[in-house]
Amino acid sequence: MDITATNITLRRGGKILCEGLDLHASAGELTAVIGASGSGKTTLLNCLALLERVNEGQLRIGGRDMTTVPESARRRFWRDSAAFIFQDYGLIDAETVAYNVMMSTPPLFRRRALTNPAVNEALSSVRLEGRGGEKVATLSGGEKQRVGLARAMYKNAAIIFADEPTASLDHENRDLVIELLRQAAARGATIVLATHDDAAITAADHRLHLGTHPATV
Ligand SMILES: Nc1ncnc2c1ncn2[C@@H]1O[C@H](COP(=O)(O)OP(=O)(O)OP(=O)(O)O)[C@@H](O)[C@H]1O
Repeated sequence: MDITATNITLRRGGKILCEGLDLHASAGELTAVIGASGSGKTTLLNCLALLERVNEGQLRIGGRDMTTVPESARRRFWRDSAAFIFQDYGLIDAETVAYNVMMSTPPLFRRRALTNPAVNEALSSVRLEGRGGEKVATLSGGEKQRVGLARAMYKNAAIIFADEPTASLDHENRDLVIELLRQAAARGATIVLATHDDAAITAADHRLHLGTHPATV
């Protein structure tokens, strides 16, 4: 499911973050949004994920104009197609790791999360096997980050947005996260990540630099 943003302007807090920005993120590829702190990486990712609106320009996802969509279409996009690995993890601290991995499944089913083979497979993939019963509040930042990735892997989403997905990780786990995102791309997912991390930037198929507009990829 390709994402095409055309002639995008983003203004926030009295600042112009970008003007005339074009981006094309293709299925099967990893696109990295890079730039200094405060350049607008998170804002752009949020807009591509329909969590915020662009000020000007057009956004097409899967060939469909999604620039201004009704709430129902936005919800459908999230239910069926998208996963987001948030910079601040976006997990429910009071719930278990397994419950959090299953967030894309209706609440009733999450109670059986611990015995769900797909949940355990997702946790193994991020080296958190056997940790499904622990409360998220007790995990380290790097472990929470990997739970966020496990949630995206479990959902098998067509589009994965990842905001600084390697920020809290040691080198070994950083390489693991990059490898898993690459594997998701190889399965046909569209991956868009905001990152400062040289290894993630190198692993990307395309790079979009913010802060030097007009910017294109
Ligand atoms: N809703 C908002 N209201 C006011 N200012 C905002 C809003 N959203 C973003 N900004 C500002 O826009 C700028 C870009 O923020 P953003 O979080 O997108 O940057 P970033 O490149 O992701 O930064 P970092 O690398 O530090 O996470 C910041 O100066 C931020 O304060």
